[in-house]
Amino acid sequence: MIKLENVTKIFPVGGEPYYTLDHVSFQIEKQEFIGIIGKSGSGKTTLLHIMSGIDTPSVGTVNINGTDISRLSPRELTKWRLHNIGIVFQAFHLIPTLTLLENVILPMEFASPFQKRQKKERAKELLASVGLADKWHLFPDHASGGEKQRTAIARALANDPPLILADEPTGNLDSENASHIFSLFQQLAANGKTIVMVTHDGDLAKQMPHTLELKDGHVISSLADNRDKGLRVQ
Ligand SMILES: Nc1ncnc2c1ncn2[C@@H]1O[C@H](COP(=O)(O)OP(=O)(O)OP(=O)(O)O)[C@@H](O)[C@H]1O
Repeated sequence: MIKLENVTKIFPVGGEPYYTLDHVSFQIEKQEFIGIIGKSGSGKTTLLHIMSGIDTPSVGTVNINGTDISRLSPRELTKWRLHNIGIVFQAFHLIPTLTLLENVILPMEFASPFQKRQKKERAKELLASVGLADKWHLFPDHASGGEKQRTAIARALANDPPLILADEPTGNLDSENASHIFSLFQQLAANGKTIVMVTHDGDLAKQMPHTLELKDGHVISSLADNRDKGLRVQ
């Protein structure tokens, strides 16, 4: 489903090329739950941004569900992303002037053929599915960190993408909320979504079926048993 070949990202630092990612290649099958781990600065966020098309590789290709996203124009990429990827960020990135419900409706406004009423119903169902049935009218400033992240997950699911990319989704939460959010991702994986999650949290990483560790822009190891086909590192 996801195939990265020789993905390399070079930033010029002080006039010299700096390899944030250095020939990273791996393959993730559909419906897997993969953790990306590694020390600060190892390239995790850059990798996730390249997998989501937020950033482009300097060299290499990213193929997702048969589409080489490295070849899409910015306009094509935006359209493709709406239906194919849901993204969850550490800092939630909700729009403060919209209610939780309106935040979840927003991606459907750009992509979905549904009528206004259907979009509202779907957003309410999604919020209920993450435990926020009675909170949809709140504005983000009046929601807790855990509630904001639940909303961000509901928003990521709005257009029913097969792949969810999450960058430190528990990083701003206390351990109880982190554990609830992690359970939600586990449920999504059990229900057939492919999940790729960057995490610093060693306890969470141990609960993931597969992990890929980065060091200085290279894939160096995996914690769990990657021998089956879920994750193949070349
Ligand atoms: N736009 C940029 N220009 C120059 N260097 C950059 C740029 N973006 C990232 N880097 C560098 O690339 C390296 C990897 O950054 P990245 O954010 O991917 O790491 P990370 O593993 O996600 O770190 P953290 O866990 O702290 O979030 C870092 O050394 C960073 O300074």
